[in-house]
Amino acid sequence: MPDTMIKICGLKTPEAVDAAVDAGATHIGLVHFEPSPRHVSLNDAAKLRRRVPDSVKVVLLLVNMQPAPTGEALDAVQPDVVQFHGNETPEWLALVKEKTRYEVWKAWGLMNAQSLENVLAYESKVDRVLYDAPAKKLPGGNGVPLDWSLLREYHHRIAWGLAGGLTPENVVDAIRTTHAPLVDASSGLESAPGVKDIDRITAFCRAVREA
Ligand SMILES: O=C(O)c1ccccc1N[C@@H]1O[C@H](COP(=O)(O)O)[C@@H](O)[C@H]1O
Repeated sequence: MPDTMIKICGLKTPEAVDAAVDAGATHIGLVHFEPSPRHVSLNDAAKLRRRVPDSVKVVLLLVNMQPAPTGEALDAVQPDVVQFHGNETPEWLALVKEKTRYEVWKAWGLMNAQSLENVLAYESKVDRVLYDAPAKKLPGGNGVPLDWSLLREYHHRIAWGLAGGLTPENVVDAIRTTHAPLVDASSGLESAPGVKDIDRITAFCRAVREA
């Protein structure tokens, strides 16, 4: 089985970005969503983006943004991937995929077996689905794991990844249960909301490699 890809999300400082890259992250995520404690301005996101070597992909996370500001954000940051983490429609994401050079990911709050079927509306319209726990106060970044058993024997028709409450302590179990090709962690690697803990980033990447 190929190595599990690792996305470390919600990075706000050069130190945290460097730590994720050094620890072996394949993707780093920048959140541009003002209500989030992990929000970065487009200017700061562009600066952080420039620190990242070509071997690591940069994911810009947006939530329910209108088309014009979406274009402005993508032009400013020039990520490799755009992760849509709101109620964006399949039609809108298909248009972004068709008209831009960016990889398009859709976060999906996974509630039950039916919602695994419902996400197929995005098949061929996005490059990857990221399963997260259903939205709470924020649409994501809530540190809540989803029910991994839903994914245990599932035959996936869309490339996918696992998010939601992943930590250095539970990620081995998550990978062994779901066989996720990509794992994504954010709030589980923090000492306070929005403050990444470098040791937890390193421990998370080490745990994924040992799974
Ligand atoms: O991190 C946030 O604040 C956030 C805000 C709005 C949408 C998504 C957000 N985070 C993403 O949610 C998943 C799961 O995060 P967690 O590990 O449970 O904290 C992940 O992709 C985050 O980047």
